[in-house]
Amino acid sequence: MASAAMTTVSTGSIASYHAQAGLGTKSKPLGVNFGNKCCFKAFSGLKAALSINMEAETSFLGKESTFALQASLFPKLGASQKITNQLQPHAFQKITNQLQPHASTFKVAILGAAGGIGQPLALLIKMSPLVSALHLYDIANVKGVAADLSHCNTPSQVLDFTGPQELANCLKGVDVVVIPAGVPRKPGMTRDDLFNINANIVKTLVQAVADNCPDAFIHIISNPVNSTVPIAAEVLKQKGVYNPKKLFGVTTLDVVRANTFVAQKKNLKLIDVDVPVVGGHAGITILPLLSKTRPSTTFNDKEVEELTVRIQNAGTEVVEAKAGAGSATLSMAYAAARFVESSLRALDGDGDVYECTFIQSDLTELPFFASRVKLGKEGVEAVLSVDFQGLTEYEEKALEALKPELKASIEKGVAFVQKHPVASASAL
Ligand SMILES: NC(=O)c1ccc[n+]([C@@H]2O[C@H](COP(=O)([O-])OP(=O)(O)OC[C@H]3O[C@@H](n4cnc5c(N)ncnc54)[C@H](O)[C@@H]3O)[C@@H](O)[C@H]2O)c1
Ligand SMILES: O=C(O)C[C@H](O)C(=O)O
Repeated sequence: MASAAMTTVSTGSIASYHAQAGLGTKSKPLGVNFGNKCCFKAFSGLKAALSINMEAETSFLGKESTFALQASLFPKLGASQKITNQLQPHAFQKITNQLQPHASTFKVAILGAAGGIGQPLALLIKMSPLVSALHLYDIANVKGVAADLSHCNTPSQVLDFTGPQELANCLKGVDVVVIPAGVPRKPGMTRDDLFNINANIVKTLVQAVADNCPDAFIHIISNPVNSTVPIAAEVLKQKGVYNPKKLFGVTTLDVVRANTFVAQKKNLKLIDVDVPVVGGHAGITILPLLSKTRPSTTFNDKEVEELTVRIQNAGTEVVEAKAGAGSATLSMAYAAARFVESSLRALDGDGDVYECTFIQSDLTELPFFASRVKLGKEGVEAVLSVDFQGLTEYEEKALEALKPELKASIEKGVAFVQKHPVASASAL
């Protein structure tokens, strides 16, 4: 069994974290200056298209990821070489002709790939130059999704897998498994109302992950995340392959929402805004730490209250607007794709990857807690405690208030697997 030890980075090391990583507000200096545009030769493949120009500011990858990707796509560029938007096409062509596509690529599986989240998520992952194979699994309707997606002229190979008999093959050799399988909310429901159906779906799928790709990063999207992540942990423990550094509850959508709403409210440039969101992923357990917003921003009490409540209820806002047709799918796919891309960059050796995520944690007295972490090749490299220093009175109170609900949800997940234990691999 892998070691459960994880570093919680304290104030001392945070000083260097600030200096090196810029906490997500500034791209790290890679010595490659593309201005706002980035050019991914790997995406294009068309003779006529010298490159696909993407506004870094509108890319789901964000500025940091974009620059990191540029560096990995164009590794031969030295620190002194600058490519700017002023480059003449023929000059750029000359440079790109000498460059190779990225050397390390990864296999990603999506379980629940034919669903509302699964389909747009598959499309976004298909666009990543870091992916060589995309395995799409569902209990139905996944063949068509894969056929459709496979016509996109991006490098990864798309394979479809239908039903439990094909699940093992889907998972073999995979580096990252993303799980959005399960039922979504309808108006009037809480995420916990999904427990009875989704607990078993997650349990079954994670059993297969344990048997077929126990070293993969596991991204849990299925709700209630506050319980499904502890369920996954318990299954992996019972299978003897639990590595807490590689099991993640995807809470990226809370950060994406917080960044959007704060930028709108304070009239800030979207790409610059970064709000850590901690705790869990349901109602009051979602705690945006607005006092830690970057760039440093002041909020009056009314703004703090309004923004916090909006971020906590944003999922319900979408559920009500969809009026029975499901919950957030597009923004979730966008957020999940960002988390996948961050994981792949970490696996690829980028030493500068930070995300908020719900993980096993000793930051608080609760066994699982969402916070900002540093990702590396082996998963969570460090849990960052700096965001918890100097909280406002409002945040301190909200942090204490969320603990009983989060604790109960975690315990419910653990109890579920203890009551319905998994069969060990040797017993199968
Ligand atoms: N973590 C988050 O921030 C977040 C955000 C949005 C939605 N969600 C959750 O994600 C889940 C999926 O939402 P959706 O809108 O995509 O739902 P959906 O119903 O559109 O899609 C779910 C998919 O899962 C598949 N599925 C069901 N049982 C399965 C099984 N045993 N194995 C494999 N696939 C199976 C279904 O066939 C379907 O294609 C829900 O639980 C929802 O609450 C989480
Ligand atoms: O709200 C939901 O049920 C889905 C998801 O958790 C969300 O935050 O949008």
